[in-house]
Amino acid sequence: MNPIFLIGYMGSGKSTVGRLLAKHLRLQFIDLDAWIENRYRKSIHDLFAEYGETGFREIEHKNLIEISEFQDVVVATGGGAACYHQNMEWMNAHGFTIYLSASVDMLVDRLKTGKSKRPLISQKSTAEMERFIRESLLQREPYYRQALLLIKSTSEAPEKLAEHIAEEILRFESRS
Ligand SMILES: Nc1ncnc2c1ncn2[C@@H]1O[C@H](COP(=O)(O)OP(=O)(O)OP(=O)(O)O)[C@@H](O)[C@H]1O
Ligand SMILES: O=C(O)C1=C[C@@H](O)[C@@H](O)[C@H](O)C1
Ligand SMILES: [Mg+2]
Repeated sequence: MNPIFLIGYMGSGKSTVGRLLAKHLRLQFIDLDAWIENRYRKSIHDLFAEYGETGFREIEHKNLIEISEFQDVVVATGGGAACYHQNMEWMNAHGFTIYLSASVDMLVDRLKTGKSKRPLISQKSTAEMERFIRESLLQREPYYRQALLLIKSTSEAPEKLAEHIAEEILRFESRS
């Protein structure tokens, strides 16, 4: 089976829910950010500092393409991965894409505590972060919305959401 790619904004829950979805479907789990950190032996933060966002996007693209060769995996992509280097087209051609969407309020709430690991927001106050999320989500949504399946991240616990996604995948496949 080709990879299942989870895409969506930072904080939408791709890493958290992706791991549970893989377990539920008895597939391997790969987190693209963690994969890159292991490979380069540097944090995402340090990679941004060393190569800039442009350099990071090239690294991200190269590693996404490599991972796409794998079979029977759930891949949690980074929040921006879908939006650069025609990665969305690539993922749609090589696997099953799922957009995990979340409201701005939910994202702000979740990201308040996890800012330090995310260089695009690490230096921002909560108000600045909210404005940034609102604006960049608008720019990113046209990419995210090219996914085959849209799943809304509600206040459901991650385990329940993973089960719900697994059911939606089955439903989608029985239709096509
Ligand atoms: N369904 C959920 N219910 C409650 N909290 C959640 C849920 N999903 C994720 N979270 C919490 O939100 C935060 C961000 O989640 P996570 O790291 O999985 O997001 P992400 O989409 O992988 O972000 P990034 O694009 O930056 O990698 C974490 O603290 C996680 O525990
Ligand atoms: O939304 C983004 O652009 C990012 C999200 C994270 O997953 C990391 O890939 C990095 O912090 C950039
Ligand atoms: Mg993640």
